[in-house]
Amino acid sequence: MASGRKFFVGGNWKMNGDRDSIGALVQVLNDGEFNPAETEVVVSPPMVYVGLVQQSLRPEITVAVQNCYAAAKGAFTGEISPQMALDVGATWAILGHSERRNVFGESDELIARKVGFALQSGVKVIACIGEQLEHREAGQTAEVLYAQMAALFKTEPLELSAWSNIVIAYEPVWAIGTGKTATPEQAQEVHHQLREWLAANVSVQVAAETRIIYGGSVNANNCRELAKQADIDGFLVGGASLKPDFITIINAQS
Ligand SMILES: O=C[C@H](O)COP(=O)(O)O
Repeated sequence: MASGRKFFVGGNWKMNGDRDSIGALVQVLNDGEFNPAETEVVVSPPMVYVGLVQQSLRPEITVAVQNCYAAAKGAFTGEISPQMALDVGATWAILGHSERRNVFGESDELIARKVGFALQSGVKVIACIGEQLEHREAGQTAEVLYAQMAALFKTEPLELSAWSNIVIAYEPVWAIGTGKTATPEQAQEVHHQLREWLAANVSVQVAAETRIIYGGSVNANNCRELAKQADIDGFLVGGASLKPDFITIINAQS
């Protein structure tokens, strides 16, 4: 990547960890070397640990929630709001992750409302999209991703300025947690198509400036080749973000 877009690495801890292991992970992050001027790093603990992590983590690394609802407060048992995320120090939210879509049945429409509301509330968004294996095998990858992009930003049309607070995470579902990474060429092809979609449907400037990151079995061994691709601006990392390998991934482009 050599585009002027700041490299972005997110660690999605999913539903993993306890006070001890999370304390140890924070220590690894606090001791790890990276250049915050070159790379933006965001980690996303399970919600109950967000405050703890935010308080103990070095300030160069920011914190994301893994989900937040499209309302500030109210009778929504089990949910949290963007306002609550901000209140405990989380400034980003991961929305539309494939596990939210496929395990919890979140629709494009619900995800779009959440994205719109989070942005309006001042929470930045890592918006996730990705095709299933059957779509890829049927040659429908671009079509599926374009439909997800259109749906994400249809319900709550965004001001152009809102785009500076969005990172798009392309995560092919077949590559998540499977050890099967997209090849650098496969990922680059899709990232380029997504940038073209942004140019055609939002603006050329937004296409040039928006970070599009890759997720799906990224690890310390494959991150450098992926990071060399022109349209890959970073990663959303699951399993490897729970290990010291995450520091290597943060430094993938340096
Ligand atoms: O949000 C992260 C992705 O789901 C990737 O997870 P993974 O790195 O364990 O494949």
